[in-house]
Amino acid sequence: MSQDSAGARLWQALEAERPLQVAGTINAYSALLAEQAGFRAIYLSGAGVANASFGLPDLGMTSLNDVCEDIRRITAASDLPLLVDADTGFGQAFNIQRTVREMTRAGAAGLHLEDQVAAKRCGHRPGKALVSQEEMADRIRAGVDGRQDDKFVIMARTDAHAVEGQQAAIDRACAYVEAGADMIFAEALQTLDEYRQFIDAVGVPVLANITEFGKTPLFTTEELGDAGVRLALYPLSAFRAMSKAALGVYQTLRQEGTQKNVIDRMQTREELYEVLGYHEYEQTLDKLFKQ
Ligand SMILES: C[C@](O)(C(=O)O)[C@H](CC(=O)O)C(=O)O
Ligand SMILES: [Mg+2]
Repeated sequence: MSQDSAGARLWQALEAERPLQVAGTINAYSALLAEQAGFRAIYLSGAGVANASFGLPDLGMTSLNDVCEDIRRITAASDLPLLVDADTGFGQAFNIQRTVREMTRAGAAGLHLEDQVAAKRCGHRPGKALVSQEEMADRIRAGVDGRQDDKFVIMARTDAHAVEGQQAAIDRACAYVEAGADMIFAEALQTLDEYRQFIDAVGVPVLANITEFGKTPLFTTEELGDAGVRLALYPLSAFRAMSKAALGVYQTLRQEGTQKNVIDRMQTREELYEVLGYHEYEQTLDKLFKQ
């Protein structure tokens, strides 16, 4: 593994690919799969922690520790730099500093903080409410001040486009950059031109959240790259697919009393072992316990 910090590795990944595709990985095994598919950076979604680890909706019900546990598991399994959804930061200024430090210690490469009120909602749902621009700028300042590795990425997410409109969202993003944000997460935009306007105004890398069944069209990397977007995020794509596949297998087992008709949808034992490096572990065992 490289000696560079996780944050430094995220900045390197950003240089290596335009836009940098960031794959949502709900757990350690998913991170290994994303690595196998060639991703250079991965993401721990707040919705992913709530939905997949706790069976809860994405409504600000999980804690800092809940997220850190998933960060630790993922970063123990994969060296890919991990960007983490820190929601609204889990409290006020000192809590946000703890969030930055604890997530760094858990192995994260960076996090994003959003300008919603603590009783947050999914960025692509109605009914969002925001804190003032000043309060969010304070959140960013607190996070930046609490950071011990200046390569650790502090990204500001603004949910304002859907609530206050495009210009207010851009003004907020500029204020967050002024407060020290390294990158901007422009949530729930609807056109490439809207991304261009953000990019022209903020002067730091901008992330596009290409989440399915939301407000943002499924723009391709080519379209996003041409517009100047630097990071393309797919927070829950694999989770949605694995959930549908799993439900199909459970239903088939119940209805047909056998898995024979869905076996071709399954990863084989050999494929699983390949992802895990199982045979190397076994060889180590054989070496350690020679008779
Ligand atoms: C990116 C996001 O914050 C997440 O938690 O993954 C969600 C994604 C989603 O609900 O599709 C969001 O955009 O709010
Ligand atoms: Mg989220």
